[in-house]
Amino acid sequence: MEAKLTKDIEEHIALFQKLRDGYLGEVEAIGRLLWKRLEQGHKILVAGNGGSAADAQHFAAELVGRYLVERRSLPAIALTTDTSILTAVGNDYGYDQVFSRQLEGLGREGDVFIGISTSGNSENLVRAMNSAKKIGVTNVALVGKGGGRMKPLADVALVVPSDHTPRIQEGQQWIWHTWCDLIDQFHG
Ligand SMILES: O=C(CO)[C@@H](O)[C@H](O)[C@H](O)[C@H](O)COP(=O)(O)O
Ligand SMILES: [Zn+2]
Repeated sequence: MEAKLTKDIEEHIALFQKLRDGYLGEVEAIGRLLWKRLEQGHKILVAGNGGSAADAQHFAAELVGRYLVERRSLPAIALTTDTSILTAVGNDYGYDQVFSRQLEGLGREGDVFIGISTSGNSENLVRAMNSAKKIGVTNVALVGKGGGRMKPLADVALVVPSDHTPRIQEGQQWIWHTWCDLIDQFHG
């Protein structure tokens, strides 16, 4: 068992070394984009399935509440939280539309949609990105496993360099926490 746990930690460390050595510029550029849009009065919409739904909510909570410093509340909505919307849209239109329908109702030109997925292939996120495109919402894909179907739909894609779901999620958590940190700093 210890050998397995050691291997997991080594895999985690190797991934974070890759992020440190090759991804800081991309992470910062997206942090700047998010801040620019917030500063202009736009909002962030964020979604994912399973563990990524939890990430979407965690990220939105850091923005609406606070991260590490005192600043004004920033507008971010996780599309994973309203069980009445999720059950109504899921029941009436299908689970594939639970995010795209909300995007169509809540998204405005200039907003940013962040789709969080390890595979990059979740149909409800692919559909949300297609809806975002139609209304001028900028698509950020935070994905893994090469980026899947979401990567080519994104205005900006950040592909975590791993094929292992839990490691990808760990990398993604560091990335969106870093976006919170950058937003705190840019806010001044
Ligand atoms: O958290 C995990 C696995 O660590 C799971 O709940 C996982 O998020 C779910 O299987 C998701 O449905 C996977 O979707 P995706 O990352 O491929 O978009
Ligand atoms: Zn998980």
